[in-house]
Amino acid sequence: MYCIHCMNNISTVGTDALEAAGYAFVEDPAAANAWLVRSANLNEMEMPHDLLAIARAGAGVNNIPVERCAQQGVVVFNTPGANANAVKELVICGMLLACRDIIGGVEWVHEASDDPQIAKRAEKAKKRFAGFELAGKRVGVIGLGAIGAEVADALIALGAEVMGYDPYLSINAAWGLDRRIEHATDLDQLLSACDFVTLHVPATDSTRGMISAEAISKMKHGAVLLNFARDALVDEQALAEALDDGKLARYVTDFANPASANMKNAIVLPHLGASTGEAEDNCAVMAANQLRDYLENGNIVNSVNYGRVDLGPLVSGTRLALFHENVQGVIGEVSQAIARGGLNIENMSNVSRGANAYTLLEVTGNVTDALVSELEGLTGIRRVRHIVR
Ligand SMILES: NC(=O)c1ccc[n+]([C@@H]2O[C@H](COP(=O)([O-])OP(=O)(O)OC[C@H]3O[C@@H](n4cnc5c(N)ncnc54)[C@H](O)[C@@H]3O)[C@@H](O)[C@H]2O)c1
Ligand SMILES: O=C(O)CC[C@@H](O)C(=O)O
Repeated sequence: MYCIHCMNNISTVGTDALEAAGYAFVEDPAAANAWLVRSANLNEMEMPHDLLAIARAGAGVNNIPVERCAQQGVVVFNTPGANANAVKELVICGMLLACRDIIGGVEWVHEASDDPQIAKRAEKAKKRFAGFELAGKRVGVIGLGAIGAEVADALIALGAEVMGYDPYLSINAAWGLDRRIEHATDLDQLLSACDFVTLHVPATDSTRGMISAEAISKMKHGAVLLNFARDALVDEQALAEALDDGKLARYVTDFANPASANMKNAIVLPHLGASTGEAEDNCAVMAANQLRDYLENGNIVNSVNYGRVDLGPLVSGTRLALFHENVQGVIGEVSQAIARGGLNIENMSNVSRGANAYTLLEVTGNVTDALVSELEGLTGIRRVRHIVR
């Protein structure tokens, strides 16, 4: 029986499914074989010895020490696309909130709510809250993954002109994009051409601070910046100055922090992008299914630190799952040790991702503790799992 610890509230459709499959939920993270997490920050946490996997019910994994986990043979999963529609809808809402002073108008009504003359006064007051339309504006979408692509499509349907920038887009993903999306070949081209710029990239070492003072200086005067990706992408000091002096008209962000919460002309939300019942259910179900497939079958689908391996369900027999360095000779040593142990390899898959490699073997014969120890002792091996049905 596998034990799971939830680091955050995870939708019960995911946790119930795990319970129905015989999984136990434990309070103590150190007693768990897998963690389910949303936004809890695990970066400073020790990974307990028995921890095999972490499933992020969501997209961003900057709250998880992904590479350290890889070194310890802990697979980190996320749930790509499972909350993309929810985020897309909030991004469009954020753009519309920036087009007119809808929030100011709502506040005005609230303040005047006791006035019997409110209807008459509203007709006079409303010019203060007027704005402009999204249709016909040019919107730059940085990052055309699950969310960026959906945002771009929705904007086209609303009559905006869309320019996209994503130098890492796969050919398949590019084929799926609307042909009306203009392709920016560099970031500066997009920044200087767009009335709105919306960020949909992960927070990584290479994207942190990508909206720097210099990037802001290249944006159109009076442009609107939207950030539903991560606050670390933006130099908030430079942004506050740009909002103060009118270089940027508005900043709409999903990341409330002491800097953003006090910015002039900022609309700041408390990380609501994925907070819909539908998205929470989708993420929880995907995370639970991926965990089960890994724990019970050794298959890895949608991991951010190990490559995809899928031998299908383990119907009978035994699998050996090996996490190792992606270096020459490891597979040879492993197969020799298995042959010496009198076992036969029936099926096998080996995939590497950067320096991290994973080999899943279906074997016949008796897997002894001595064999597992021998495999664990081979150079380059990080973890060995013996999976039985
Ligand atoms: N506000 C929320 O609640 C919420 C919800 C989901 C995701 N997010 C954030 O949004 C991010 C994107 O989510 P997603 O589901 O679209 O992820 P995704 O992996 O599907 O897409 C990310 C895209 O960014 C591109 N990219 C990476 N580096 C880039 C760069 N330097 N310049 C341009 N493009 C670059 C990638 O090629 C990829 O296509 C997540 O990493 C997360 O931080 C926030
Ligand atoms: O779990 C959440 O509410 C936020 C998730 C979001 O930031 C993500 O990266 O998927």
